[in-house]
Amino acid sequence: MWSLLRGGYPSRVLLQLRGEWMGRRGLPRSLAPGPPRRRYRKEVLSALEATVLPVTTAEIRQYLRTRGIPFQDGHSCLRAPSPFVESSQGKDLTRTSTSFSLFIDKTTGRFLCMTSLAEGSWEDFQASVEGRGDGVKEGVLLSEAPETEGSEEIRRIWDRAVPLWELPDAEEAQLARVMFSLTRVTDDTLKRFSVQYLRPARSLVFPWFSSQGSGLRGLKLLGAEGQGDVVHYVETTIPRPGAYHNLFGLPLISRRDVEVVLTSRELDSLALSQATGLPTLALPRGTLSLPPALLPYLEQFRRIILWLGDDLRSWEAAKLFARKLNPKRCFLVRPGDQQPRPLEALNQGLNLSRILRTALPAWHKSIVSFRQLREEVLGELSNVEQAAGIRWSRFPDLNRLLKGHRKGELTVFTGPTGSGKTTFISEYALDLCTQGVNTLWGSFEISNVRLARVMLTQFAVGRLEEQLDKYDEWADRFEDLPLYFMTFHGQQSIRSVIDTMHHAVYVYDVCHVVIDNLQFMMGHEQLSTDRIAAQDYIVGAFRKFATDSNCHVTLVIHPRKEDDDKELQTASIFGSAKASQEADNVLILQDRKLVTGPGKRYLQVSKNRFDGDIGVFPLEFNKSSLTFSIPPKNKARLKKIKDDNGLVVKKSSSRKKGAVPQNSETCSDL
Ligand SMILES: Nc1ncnc2c1ncn2[C@@H]1O[C@H](COP(=O)(O)OP(=O)(O)OP(=O)(O)O)[C@@H](O)[C@H]1O
Repeated sequence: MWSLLRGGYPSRVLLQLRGEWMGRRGLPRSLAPGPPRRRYRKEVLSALEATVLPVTTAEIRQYLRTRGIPFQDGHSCLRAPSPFVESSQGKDLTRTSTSFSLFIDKTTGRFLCMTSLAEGSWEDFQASVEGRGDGVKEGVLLSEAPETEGSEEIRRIWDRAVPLWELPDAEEAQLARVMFSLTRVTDDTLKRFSVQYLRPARSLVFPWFSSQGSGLRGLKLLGAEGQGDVVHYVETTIPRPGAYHNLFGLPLISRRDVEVVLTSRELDSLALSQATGLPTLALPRGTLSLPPALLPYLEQFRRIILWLGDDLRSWEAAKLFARKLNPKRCFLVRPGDQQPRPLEALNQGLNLSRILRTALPAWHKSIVSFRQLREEVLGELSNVEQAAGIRWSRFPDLNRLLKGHRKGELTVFTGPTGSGKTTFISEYALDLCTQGVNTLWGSFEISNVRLARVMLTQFAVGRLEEQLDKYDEWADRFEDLPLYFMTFHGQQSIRSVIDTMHHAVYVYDVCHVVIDNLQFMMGHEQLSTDRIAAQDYIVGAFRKFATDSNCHVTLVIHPRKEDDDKELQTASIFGSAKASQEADNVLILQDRKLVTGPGKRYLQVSKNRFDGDIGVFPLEFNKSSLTFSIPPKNKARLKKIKDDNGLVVKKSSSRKKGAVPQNSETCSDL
């Protein structure tokens, strides 16, 4: 069955696909570097349905004060004496202890004891302090967690891997160095970081050692595939990505280090360490996420420089991670010609220390001058394609109109009842998610199981009922997607939905939220004026969230009742004009008049704030894969519309059937 991710309240309404339901391999429970974690035993499972309000930093502080527990204010965590450690003073938390080994996340209240490795939610901590709960007393821990997933495999691979310089064949060693661009990285550097090479897989092996020296926790294998002149890297982790929380380089960090450089790849950390001698750590999932479970390990640093890569995506990720780490201590290396990623900088003979000195403070005052913005503007101008966002791989027409999927925007999506809105938006979001866009789904109408079934079918592009032997294979791959679901069903308050979204941004670095649909947050207002006011308020709340959290929100809204034979327009969206005014993009799934055959739909982009291109293109529904593919024959399928006066059906010479919008221009390059 679905397994729920634990944590403070909002995480209780979030779930991610997990091995128990989707595949054979269950994920281990441990979440951070170090030996297998022990979990604080509190009635975790029975409390799943409880609706506890999310905790704030002020509340955490207040609670600790009321209980007389001393604490220190850190960057992302509060530090306090741990109730899970026996000391000479016993377990009296009110006494000042030198070992403030308990880290409490300021945003979620989740705790980690660095000494005993106990961890749990804010409620677990309170229960421990108060000694309440069914006989569960403070300091009662679960016994050692089950063995790490694949520990045997980890050991086997590690035993077979050899240091690069010990390869018997010098030519092979040289080839490996060239493939991984390691020609300037010395044996000594590889030795310090314990990097090895697995000959049969032609992969580098990066170990994950526990921070307390109790052995090997996992591995990352990095393979290199040449594609023309470009080398494409393929990563495999054990345990799988959702549980691989290794800060590569941690064993080399001393307790006295106050500065660190964070990179998004192990190879970059090797280059940086060698060139600058500075402490450096590589994030386990690169620019994809910074799991809060790692924050306690970064608390000791007064200055963190993020040098994540050479593209706009890395820059966006750096800004996002800096928020979590506390922007006041963060400095960001801006991607640019003279500032490529660290390994490349080393290979180009650039001065890495000098590049680090150009790092910009992440902290902005609320008022900025153009001087502070000019570099950002230049970055966007010189990376026009990247600034346009992530491109869909399945919907090239959407790329031509919207140019891409950008953070911080609000997309409103509408279409007639039962026309396939959920089915389309599921594929549209899945497409982005497979490209590393961390996605949170709020499906209030259909259950998560049904939605995941639709998505999995779309992912496999075929009916899985008929190939159950392939189920595990697809499910395993699907499980690794950065995809999360809210467990809400039916009517919900906007407040709890937004709280959950904030939590997901913090914990999982979610950058796309899909809400299907807005009507489920409108309460039971009977009067239409109340309903319209409620909708306006909700749309405003989503707009604000998208902007403040730099997260894209796709909002499904039902249309108002229209004549069956009329096309929908922007004005057909239920409610006042607020939704279309606030939205950056308005998408309409059209059927009825434009339908020329069974299953055919059209997608109309009727608002595009990014560059104004609007238009319509056909979608063809494939019932077995539940996907909307684009008819390959229909060359001149995309029409750009110059205004939003609706669509006029007209025969076109290039298209035997279908609609040609008024004032349209055909994209000749199609
Ligand atoms: N183009 C299509 N042609 C035929 N069937 C379709 C098409 N698109 C979706 N369907 C099927 O129609 C059903 C309803 O689809 P879906 O739930 O996506 O519609 P919806 O617009 O979200 O509905 P609602 O208005 O109730 O929210 C599903 O069983 C889906 O597989």
